[in-house]
Amino acid sequence: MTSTTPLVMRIMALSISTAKRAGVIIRDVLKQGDLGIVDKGKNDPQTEADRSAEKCIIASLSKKFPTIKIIGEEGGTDLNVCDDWLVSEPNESFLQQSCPAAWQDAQPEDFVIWVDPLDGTAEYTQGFVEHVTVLIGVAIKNSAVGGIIHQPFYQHASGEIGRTIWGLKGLGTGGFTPVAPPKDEFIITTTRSHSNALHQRAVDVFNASKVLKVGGAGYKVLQLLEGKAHAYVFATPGCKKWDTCAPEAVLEANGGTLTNINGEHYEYHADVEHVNRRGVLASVGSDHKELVEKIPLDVRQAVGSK
Ligand SMILES: Nc1ncnc2c1ncn2[C@@H]1O[C@H](COP(=O)(O)O)[C@@H](O)[C@H]1OP(=O)(O)O
Ligand SMILES: [Mg+2]
Ligand SMILES: [Mg+2]
Ligand SMILES: [Mg+2]
Repeated sequence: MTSTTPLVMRIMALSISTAKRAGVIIRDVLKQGDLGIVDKGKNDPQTEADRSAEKCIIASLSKKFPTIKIIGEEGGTDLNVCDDWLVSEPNESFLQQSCPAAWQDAQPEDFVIWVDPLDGTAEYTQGFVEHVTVLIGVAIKNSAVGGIIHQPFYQHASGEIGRTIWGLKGLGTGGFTPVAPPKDEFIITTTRSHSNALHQRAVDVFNASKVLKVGGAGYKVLQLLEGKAHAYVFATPGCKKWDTCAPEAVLEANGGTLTNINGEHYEYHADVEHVNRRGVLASVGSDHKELVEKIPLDVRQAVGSK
């Protein structure tokens, strides 16, 4: 890495290494057994793994990039972490690639990094660990541009555990092999822990051949990228900018689309409302606008209206 390496490349490369380190923390907390669960609200648990992984990520990124705005789900500002949690080595193979021209000159003040140290906390506490991801999203001037989705419990055939997927708009994706979803089916992936009647109406209109109920925004987007589903439908408020920034960037770097339920992209500047009030609709290999229009207008208008 040279001093002329564009900032976005340096942020992505350190985020890849840091997400992996956070994944080790998440596995260690589970192994040690005491999850230290705190309820932040209805269906909104936090564990020692969420807290510790966030400290590791925010301390590591802010040490290297002190002037960049970083927003984490757990609101952590304690940067006094043990050396063992401070990651300073960027992922070298990511740095071998060329920076897309569009981001080459982005300045520190153009960035916001959105950190979800553990996406799928409810599933983590219930033993569905394959749904768990670490999400680091890189926004430039209001848009989700880059993202890391790390799966700490992914089992490789070789026995190795964990994998790290990245995406940068204009460059592409890495860490996995994209697969197109089957042409003769329409499979929806959706929440298993945050459903309600309105959300169910939005899912039902698609008359899907299969509805997969899994945890986490990161995991659902990976299902789209690996051809397991055609659309991710979440017609309720509840997920936040740190849930969607990384998944949106990775999905869109691979030709998919992630918007609210009305087909509009979310904004990711530092002062934006954290809640994704109008839900999530993500798709791959479909006409996204057609999917939006399938959802009755009264349902779309009701999502997030109060
Ligand atoms: N009502 C809610 N309150 C808090 N977090 C939510 C809510 N709905 C969704 N989320 C976040 O969005 C993710 C995806 O939602 P779902 O699994 O229901 O589709 C959840 O894992 C959770 O992230 P996190 O686990 O990081 O707190
Ligand atoms: Mg949470
Ligand atoms: Mg989350
Ligand atoms: Mg989380």
